Amino acid sequence: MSFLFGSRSKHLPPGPPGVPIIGNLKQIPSNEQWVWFHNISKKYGDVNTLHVLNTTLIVLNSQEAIDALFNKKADQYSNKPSRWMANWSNLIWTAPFMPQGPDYEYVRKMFHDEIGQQVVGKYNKDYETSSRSFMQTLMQNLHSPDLTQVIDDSIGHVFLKVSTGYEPKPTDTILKQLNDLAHFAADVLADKFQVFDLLPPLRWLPTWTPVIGPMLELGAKWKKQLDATADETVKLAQEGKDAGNNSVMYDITLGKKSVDMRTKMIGATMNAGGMLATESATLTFLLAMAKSPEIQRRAQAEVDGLTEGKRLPTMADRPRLPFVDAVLSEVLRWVSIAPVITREATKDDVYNGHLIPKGATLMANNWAISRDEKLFPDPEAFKPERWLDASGTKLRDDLLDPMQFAFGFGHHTCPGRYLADALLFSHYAHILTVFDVALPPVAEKAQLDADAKMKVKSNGAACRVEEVYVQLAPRSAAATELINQATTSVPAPAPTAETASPSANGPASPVPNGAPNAKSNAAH
Ligand code: HEM
Repeated sequence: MSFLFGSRSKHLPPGPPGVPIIGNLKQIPSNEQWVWFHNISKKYGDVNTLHVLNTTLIVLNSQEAIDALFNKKADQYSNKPSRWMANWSNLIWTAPFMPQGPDYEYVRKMFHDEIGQQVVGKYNKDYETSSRSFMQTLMQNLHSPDLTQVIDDSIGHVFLKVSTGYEPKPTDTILKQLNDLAHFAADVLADKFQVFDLLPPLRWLPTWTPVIGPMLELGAKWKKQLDATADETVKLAQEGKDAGNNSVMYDITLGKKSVDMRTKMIGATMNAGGMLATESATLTFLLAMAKSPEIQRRAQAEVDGLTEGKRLPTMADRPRLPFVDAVLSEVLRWVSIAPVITREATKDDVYNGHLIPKGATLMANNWAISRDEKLFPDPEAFKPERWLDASGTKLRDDLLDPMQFAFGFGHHTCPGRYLADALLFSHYAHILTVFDVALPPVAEKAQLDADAKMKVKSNGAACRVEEVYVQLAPRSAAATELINQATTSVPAPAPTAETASPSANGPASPVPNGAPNAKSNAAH
């Protein structure tokens, strides 16, 4: 009877009809689902129901709907759909997978205390050092076929430094371990192992079973390795402390004399949570600068106005670089790094007269917010000026800030958002000071023109532009000198014979990312 009364007497939100048993399974594209979701909302309204086998999916395609449920009813919409692989591999001990409860609240508090808005400025020097190291690496790798790897290394450095106080050496394996972990966690979050949730008996198959066996082995490998990696970060925190550096990990573990599963995972979680996203935002920036030379010139002019090309930018310059800040906001809007964010309905609810049934998977279509013409007219265009007020010198405060959508919602909102914001700002300001970013020469540009539409590819749960063919050239001999002489406590890896530029000031060549031989792309 309860089905007939109360919330259950309401209808599910409208959506395209499916077929028996599999529902809408075949209609949902495997690539860029968020575009398809957005398109169906034009016909059925901003909240839609889809069925896939025995799962009910409710897709939220507007900021209003996402805000009403994920933010305003955060207590009710903070559970993630359960994923067996997260339990099996121990990822359940990291924030993106932890169930709500005291352990999760404790971990969030640690993040807030250590990298929250009020305190994240204490790492300003680390962002600057990391940017300088990144510039040196780019300078030495102008011909690198693998820009993502170069970016990963640089970002890995800063995370490890902030999380453990330890300065990684080029021979350390910890950065690779953390990078691999970031990719594995992103795959679990993107439901690449969902088959074990849909068909539980598969969990007991022997490991020699084709396709399924390697997945089981991968989970088992991480069960051991995650623990070992977390222990390693605690050890590094002690080394960092011995070298005179405080760190997040030291403060929350050894400093408090309490190393437990919740806290020792934080260093690993910082990388897993932040690495792919920050890499994505760096690649998008490079592509946007290459495609929009006038915007790049304006941003460079703003930085030059402060530094006169005689010094590198610092975090203290930020208040006087509003256009660079506008570029950062536009990067975060233009390519949604996490286009779809999922939750599970923990009880029946009603939204705008429609039933949201307990157990349904809710999908917040973040990309739909970024393409909402009411909020962002001409949404496909990269227009940093949309973030500035009429004077062009101040960020608008009447526009939905990327902090309110690009970094997620409710209790799970990205705890690394202030760190990401600071690090990306520092990277962008440095790139603008030192390099000209351009599209490659004519022959390769023809290929780009043939495929003018920007494509986004999924790197597990984090997305990024599929191909970033750009060329970097030092802006001047003085810019090269600034970078060569910059002090970075992190040694830049030595260039190899293949990657070394013939001359730091010589002609730059394209730095293709996403090329078939690119290491970090091959696996995904
Ligand atoms: C441009 C950079 C970044 C973007 C766009 C981004 C975006 C996101 C998004 C969308 C989520 C999911 C939120 C939700 O479920 O509602 C998330 C979660 C998370 N992010 Fe970030 N992130 C970035 C950088 C970072 C950095 C630098 C760190 C670490 C220092 C970090 C750590 C985390 C963690 C630990 C979570 C899981 C939080 C939880 O579920 O409670 N992220 N991020």
